[in-house]
Amino acid sequence: MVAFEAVTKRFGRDDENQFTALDGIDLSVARGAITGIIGRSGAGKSTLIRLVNGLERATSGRVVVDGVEVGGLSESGLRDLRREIGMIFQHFNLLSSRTAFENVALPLEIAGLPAKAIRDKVGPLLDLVGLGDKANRYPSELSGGQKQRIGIARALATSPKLLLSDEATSALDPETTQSILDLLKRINAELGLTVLLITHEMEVVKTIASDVAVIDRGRIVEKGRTFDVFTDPKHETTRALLSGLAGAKLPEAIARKLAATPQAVSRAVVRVTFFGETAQQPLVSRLIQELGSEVNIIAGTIDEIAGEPYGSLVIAYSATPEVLARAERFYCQTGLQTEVLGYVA
Ligand SMILES: Nc1ncnc2c1ncn2[C@@H]1O[C@H](COP(=O)(O)OP(=O)(O)OP(=O)(O)O)[C@@H](O)[C@H]1O
Repeated sequence: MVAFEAVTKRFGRDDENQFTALDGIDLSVARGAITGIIGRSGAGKSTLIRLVNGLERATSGRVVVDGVEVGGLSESGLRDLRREIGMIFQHFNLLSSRTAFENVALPLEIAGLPAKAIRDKVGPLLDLVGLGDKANRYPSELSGGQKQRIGIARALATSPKLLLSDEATSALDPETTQSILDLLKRINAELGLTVLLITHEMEVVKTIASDVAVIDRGRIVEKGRTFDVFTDPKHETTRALLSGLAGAKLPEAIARKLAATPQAVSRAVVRVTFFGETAQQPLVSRLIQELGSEVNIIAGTIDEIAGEPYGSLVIAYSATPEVLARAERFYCQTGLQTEVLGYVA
C-alpha cells in the first residue's frame, strides 16, 4: 500500500546548515495491515509520515502510495491523494467552534457534498465511533478519548484507504488508549483500512500492530513482524525501547547483586521465554524434574504480542556444572529461548 524506496529527507537550504532527518529509508507497508513505526523523539517519525500525504517532499528516493509516486504529483494530484488518506493526531486538531457533527462533516463540505449526503454519511460515522449521542457537543464538552473518536470519524469521512496515525494515543490515559486502540483494530478489520501509525510507545505497537519498523536517527534499524521483533530484538535501540514495557523485569534488589560469572555456591538467574508451541506446554514442571534441583521463580508475566501468546519467566537454580548442563540439554530439546542474566550467591 505504501512503499518507501531509498528515501532521504534533508532540511535546510545550504550545505552547511543541512540536517538529515531521514536517511535511506526502505520500507513497505502491507495493504490491510496495521504497521507501527516506533522511535524516540526526534528520530524522524513525523517526517516519515508527512511524506506519505505529501506534506513534505523527499529530497531523494521515492514514496509510493497505492501505486502513485507522491513526489511526482501536482497540487490537484495531491488533493486527490489526500482524499484517500485519513489522518489522526496527538492533540486531535478539532475545530473548537464546530460541534462534533460539524467537525466530522468538514472534509465532506470541502469535497463539495450536498447537505443531505453529508448527513447520511456523518450519522453512521458517529455511531461507528460510539458517539451517536454527542453529535451536537462542542470539543470543549468532550473528554480526550471522545475527541479522538471524533478525530477518527472525521478521518474516515472521505472513505480513505489508508489511515495515518501520528501519536494518536500519546495524550490519553492507559484505559482510554486501550479503547482507542480497540476502535482502530475494529476499523481495520471491518473496513479493511490500512493503518500506518507512529508512536514512541511500545505498548501501542504491541497491542495492535502486526508489523513494526524501529527508527533511530533517521534510519530504520530493525523491521519485521511485531511478534518476531519483540521476542527477539536485534538492535540496541529496540532493546532499549522494549525495556520500558511491563514484563518479567528483574527486581532491583536482585539486579544489583548479579555477577557475570558463577561464584562458589551460586545460583544462575535465567530468563525463559515461552511463545508459539512452548507457550501451551507444562514446561516449568518438566524443567524442575529434569534439573533435579530447586527452581525459584523470581518474576513472570504472560502477555500477548500482536494477538499471539507470549510468556516470560525469570527463574533461579543451582549453578553447579551438572545442573547447568542438564538445563542446557533441556532447553535444546524443547527449543525454549533462554538468556542467562547472571549469577547470585
Ligand atoms: N521543517 C524542519 N526544519 C528543520 N528541521 C526539521 C524540520 N522538521 C523536522 N526537523 C528535524 O528533523 C528531525 C526529525 O523530526 P521528526 O519530527 O520527524 O521526529 P519525530 O521522531 O517525529 O519526533 P517527535 O516524536 O518528537 O515529534 C528532528 O531533529 C527535527 O528537529
